[in-house]
Amino acid sequence: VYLKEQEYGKDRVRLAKVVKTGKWHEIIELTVCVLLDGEFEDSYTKTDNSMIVATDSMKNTIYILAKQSSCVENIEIFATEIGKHFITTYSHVHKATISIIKHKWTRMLIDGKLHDHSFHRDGEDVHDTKVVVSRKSVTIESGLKNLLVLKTTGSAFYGFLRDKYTTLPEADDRILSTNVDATWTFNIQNMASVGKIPFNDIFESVKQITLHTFATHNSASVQATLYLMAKNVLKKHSQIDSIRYELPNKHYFTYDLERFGLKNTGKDADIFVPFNDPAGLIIATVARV
Ligand SMILES: O=c1[nH]c(=O)c2nn[nH]c2[nH]1
Repeated sequence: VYLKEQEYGKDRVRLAKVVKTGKWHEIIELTVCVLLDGEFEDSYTKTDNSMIVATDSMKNTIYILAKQSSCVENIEIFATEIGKHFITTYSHVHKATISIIKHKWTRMLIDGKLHDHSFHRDGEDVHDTKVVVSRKSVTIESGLKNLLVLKTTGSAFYGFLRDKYTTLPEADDRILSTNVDATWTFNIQNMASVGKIPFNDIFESVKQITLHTFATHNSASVQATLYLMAKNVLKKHSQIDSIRYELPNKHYFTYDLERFGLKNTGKDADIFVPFNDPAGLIIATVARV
């Protein structure tokens, strides 16, 4: 046998940074994962630990770099800084993969004004990133994860294949709900260009395009809506090479009330049963030609 591939590091490193500009405070809360690849074979095959950067040291490094960085709120930049640190500090590290989740803190609106130091969690959707830094290149992908959406109409599903396995009735009007996981890949020309990409603005724009398309597009299927979301993102953002959506179809089926003498089908349907499982799952990546 041989060691085909390996990477190791510290996962789920939790970090919060408070940035104070006078009385106006910002809170940035992250979860960071560092994975290193390099000349570590002997630690696996020869119990030689001399080249191992302890994962505990990686954890310390993340806090030190967060203290020194002015870009912690820009997770793609901060991840690149962390990756570059490990590549340049240890000559035997050849690749660093840094993943960061930025947790959501929304500033409170108190008495019609944004509060200077209070925040609340209004949703579990997050902005995340995965940056891979090697000696000759950097790749950056960003994501919007866990954005739960629902529309009560403006969605249909009919004209699908029918055979002896099919019982699903056609629907010209249905509830559509999904939990958006989106991941997009940037075309990075070189390390210097990383600093010029407005990652946070692009994240907010991808989220808004996703919501806008979901709400306004008369959906013929999750597949069709996915494709339109992706097309709209790529049309708007030339810095993005491709975008992948994972869309579970969180079904809301009408409950059968006919047996109780109550109409609850078609135009009269207003009582539904939300299903978490099983759920449809529609996954696609749309890229530039
Ligand atoms: O939008 C949908 N796509 C599908 O592939 C599917 N299958 N069942 N319901 C569905 N809805």
